[in-house]
Amino acid sequence: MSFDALQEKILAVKNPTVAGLDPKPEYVPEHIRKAAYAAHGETLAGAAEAIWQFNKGLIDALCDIVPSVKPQSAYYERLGWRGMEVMERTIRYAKEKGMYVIADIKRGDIGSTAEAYSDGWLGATQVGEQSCTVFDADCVTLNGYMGADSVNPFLNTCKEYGKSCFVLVKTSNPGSGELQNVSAGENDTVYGLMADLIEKWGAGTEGKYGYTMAGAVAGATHPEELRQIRARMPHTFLLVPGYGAQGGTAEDVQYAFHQGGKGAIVNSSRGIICAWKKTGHNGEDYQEAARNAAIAMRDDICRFITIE
Ligand SMILES: O=C(O)c1cc(=O)[nH]c(=O)n1[C@@H]1O[C@H](COP(=O)(O)O)[C@@H](O)[C@H]1O
Repeated sequence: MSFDALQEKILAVKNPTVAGLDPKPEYVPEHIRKAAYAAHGETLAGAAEAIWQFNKGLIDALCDIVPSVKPQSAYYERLGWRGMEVMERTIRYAKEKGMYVIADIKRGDIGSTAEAYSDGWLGATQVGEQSCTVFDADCVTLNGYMGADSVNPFLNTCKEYGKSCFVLVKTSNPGSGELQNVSAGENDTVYGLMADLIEKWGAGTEGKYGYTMAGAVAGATHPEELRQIRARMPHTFLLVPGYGAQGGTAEDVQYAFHQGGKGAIVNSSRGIICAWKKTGHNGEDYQEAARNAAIAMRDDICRFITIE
């Protein structure tokens, strides 16, 4: 079960964090961009090459201390097929380096379409007699607000291929409360009902550490809700974005964890991949800067929890 593998990677490096690979061109140091543009021109192919080199360098710098990466699909989609090819290559490379890969795709659609998404991102696409794996991520992010039939095709693929997913419950953005915090049921909220649904959808798929294949997303920027979600979802692994660049702190994210620092992983994207912007070396040191930022984040969070 894939969350077992994630939990084990976290325990092995004693680091419950995931580095988000969200590479805007301006996040890529100049020397990498220059080399890519010299080879491919200032074209989408040049931008894709720059991002690939950047990602590869980041993965090399982080793979022995950070258990997971989370490439966000939007940053690759904006470069068309060349970007998607880099996303595919990035996933493969990170897995080869022993990292757990969460493809941040936030998909949600009717069942037949969800099935197609899950084939491409987690399972395999049937081509004639051949079953072809495509992106082959370990895990995806989903928007489950369309209901069970939009998530079940992914869970079926997760069961078949030993994968997992994270479904949005309470997102980190400032506008998340407009809908998610609306009162619903008896003294409840929309996000509370979603939390219960995810526990129900995943029931029966618990792995070695007690977590189902259906994880949940709960933002670091809403610590009170995060605390409630942790209590309400005892069998659910949590992805906690919003640390760092969005203002979430180590004190806030501590509520996401069970005893022994289990059951949650905290994401930082810009805080790690843009760390070089603060060192004054024009990005020549981006690998070292990313590694130092990842270590600082780990140590910061581990002031509040013990991983064992
Ligand atoms: O699913 C996510 O990863 C996600 C959910 C959410 O509620 N908030 C959120 O910020 N994210 C993602 O987490 C990352 C946060 O990036 P930074 O703010 O740069 O650390 C981005 O890739 C977002 O798309």
